[in-house]
Amino acid sequence: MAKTSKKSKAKPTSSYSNEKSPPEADSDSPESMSIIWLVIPLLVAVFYAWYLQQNQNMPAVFSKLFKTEAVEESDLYDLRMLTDRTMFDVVDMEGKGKGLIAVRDIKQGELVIQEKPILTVPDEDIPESLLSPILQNLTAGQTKALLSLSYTRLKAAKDETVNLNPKTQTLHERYLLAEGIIVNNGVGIMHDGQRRLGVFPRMARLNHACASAYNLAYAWRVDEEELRVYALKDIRQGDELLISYIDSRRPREERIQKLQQAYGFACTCPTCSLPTEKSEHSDGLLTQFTPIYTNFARWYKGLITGKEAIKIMNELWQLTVDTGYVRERGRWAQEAAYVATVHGDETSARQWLRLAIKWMAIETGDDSPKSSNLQFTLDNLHDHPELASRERMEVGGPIA
Ligand SMILES: C[S@@+](CC[C@H](N)C(=O)[O-])C[C@H]1O[C@@H](n2cnc3c(N)ncnc32)[C@H](O)[C@@H]1O
Repeated sequence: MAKTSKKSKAKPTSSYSNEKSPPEADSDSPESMSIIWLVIPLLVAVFYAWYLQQNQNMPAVFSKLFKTEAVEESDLYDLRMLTDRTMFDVVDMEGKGKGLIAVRDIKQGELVIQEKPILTVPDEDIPESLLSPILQNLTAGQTKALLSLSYTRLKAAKDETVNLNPKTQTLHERYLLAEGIIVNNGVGIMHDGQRRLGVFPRMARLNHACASAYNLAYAWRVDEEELRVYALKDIRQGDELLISYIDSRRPREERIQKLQQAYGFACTCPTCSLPTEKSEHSDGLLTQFTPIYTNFARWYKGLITGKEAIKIMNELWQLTVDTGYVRERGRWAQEAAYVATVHGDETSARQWLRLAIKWMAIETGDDSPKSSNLQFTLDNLHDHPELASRERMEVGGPIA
C-alpha cells in the first residue's frame, strides 16, 4: 500500500532537461517511514474500533459507521440502543454485574421504561421441548439481547459442561443457557389469563434493593402487552435505578435467604447493609406491615367498625412514612376509600380517593386502568352501587 501511494505521488518536474530523475526511494527512506507511521496508527484505530464494536462499548454515534444490514436489526436490542441515554445509562456495578444509573434527575411518577417482552414462557418449570422452538423463532437481535443477560445457575447435569459461546454451542446448550437467563431475569406477567414469565432486556438490567432502598415500581399493561416502569420516588442524577424482586417486608435474614434461593446472590442493598442495631430496628418496623394490614382487613368480615378500620389504615400509612416503604400506598388508599364509601362518608371517601389516584398514578401511570377506574369512582361517587350500604358513619380521612 505504501509503495502504490508513493508511485502515484506527483514528483516535482525538473527545470533541467538533462537532469536524471532521482532513484526511487526504497522502503528505508525517510518518506516511506513517515507513511508507515501514518498507516500503523490507522490500522490500530480501525482494529480498536472493531474491538469496541464487538464488545458493545462503542459510542452509538461511531457504531453507526460500522453497521451492516444484519447488525441493524440486532442493534434494536443492543445495550447502546436500549437506552437513549437521556434518562439512564447501563454501567458496570461493583459486585452486581451491570446496572442502570440515572444520567439526570428523574421526577417521582416519571415513566422510565416502556417495553414489550422478547419472549414469554409459562411461569413454571421450562422444559427444552417448549423453549427450544421459541428460541429458534427469535430474531438475531432478540437472540443477542437474550444471551447477553446475566444468569446465576444453569440446569445442566452434574458432570455436564456447557459451552457458553452462542456461536458454537449446540441447541441443547443454547436451551440451558437461555433457561438460566430466563429464570434470573423473567418478570411475572399475565397473558390470556395465564401467569407467564416475560423477558424484557432493558428492565432486566435493573438490580434489586429491599424495602425503602428501591426507587422504581413496575406495572404490566395487559391491553398494550407491555411493561411500564415508573419512578416511585424522586431520583437524583447518578443514583442507581432499583426495583424490588421480592416482597421485602420481612427480616433481613429471610430476605437474603429468599434472594439467594431465587436469584443466586447475596443482597448488599442499603437496607441489607445497615449496621446490626439499625437493621434490627428496620426489621422490627417492616414486619409490622402484615399484622397491621391483617387487622385492617377484619373490616371486610364485619369484625371491626369502619372508624376502627380507618384508624388502622392511618397506622399503616404512618408505617410507610417511618420505613420509606411506599410501594402499596395506591392500593391501601383505595381500600380506605372503599370503607368510607360503604359507610356513606363521602367527604372521607373523596379524600382517600384523591390520595389513591395520586399514588396509583405514581406506581402505574396516570393513564393506567387502575388510575382511570379510581378517577371514575371519584367523578361518580354518588352513583357508587355500595354507597352507604353499611351503617352510616364518619370514618375519617387520611391524617398524612
Ligand atoms: C435481573 S439481573 C440484574 C442485572 C444484572 N446485574 C446484569 O448484569 O445483567 C439479576 C442479577 O443481578 C445481580 N444483582 C441484582 N441485584 C443485586 C444486589 N442487590 N446485590 C448483588 N447482586 C445483585 C445478581 O447477580 C442477580 O442475579
